[in-house]
Amino acid sequence: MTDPVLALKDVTLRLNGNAGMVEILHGITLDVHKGETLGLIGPSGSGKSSLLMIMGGLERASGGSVMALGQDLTALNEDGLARFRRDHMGVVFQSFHLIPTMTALENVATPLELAGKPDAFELARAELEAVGLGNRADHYPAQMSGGEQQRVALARASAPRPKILLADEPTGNLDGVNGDAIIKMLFDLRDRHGATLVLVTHANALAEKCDRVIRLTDGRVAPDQAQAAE
Ligand SMILES: Nc1ncnc2c1ncn2[C@@H]1O[C@H](COP(=O)(O)OP(=O)(O)OP(=O)(O)O)[C@@H](O)[C@H]1O
Repeated sequence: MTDPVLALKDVTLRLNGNAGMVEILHGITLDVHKGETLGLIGPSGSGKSSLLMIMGGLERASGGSVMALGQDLTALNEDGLARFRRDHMGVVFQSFHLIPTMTALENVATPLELAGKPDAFELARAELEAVGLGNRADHYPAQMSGGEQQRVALARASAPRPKILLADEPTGNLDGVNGDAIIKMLFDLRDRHGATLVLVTHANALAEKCDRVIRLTDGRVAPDQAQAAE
């Protein structure tokens, strides 16, 4: 088998909470291969978002190693991590993180411009149309519903055709029809561009489509799945 696109070994995460230091992730070992779609499921507070943030280099592991496309993320500084994400990753957060002073079109076009695409705005418009938001291109985030903002965030993350797409509850705020459109877009990214997807989800419709599903409980891969994770 080819080298994994993402390889986590004994990853721990400790954060300072109100009650002092808490260990959020306790030794996660997990490989994700090229073109694979991995679903992360588990109860609220089990560490799914934290794990996704570590995979995206947005949170630093307290211990263990995190390799992405052969690069040791723990060895990169903040600039290096930002460059790595720009060149290889799309990340969709639970809270979308759209830039409030930019329209939907500008939000989606920005990473394309940063990637040096001369036709950034045309590509961005096509991507917004793909998520059913062609008619909202000139709207600002505050003028859009939660589900619409979520679709803009997904369009922005997928427009540069990243090798890795990490998404936290990508269908979380959407009804059936819009959720199906997002699922189609995510899987097109895999089928047509070979992207590797890691999706945190509570939605059965999405989890069922994943090649593999890993369940977290209390910051650990559930014991019956630990073998499958490697
Ligand atoms: N910055 C932080 N400081 C301290 N504790 C944190 C911090 N961020 C998250 N936690 C704790 O880490 C645990 C895991 O949180 P995380 O958001 O990863 O869970 P989750 O499985 O994604 O939950 P949900 O499904 O509710 O989004 C929770 O107990 C949470 O309270």
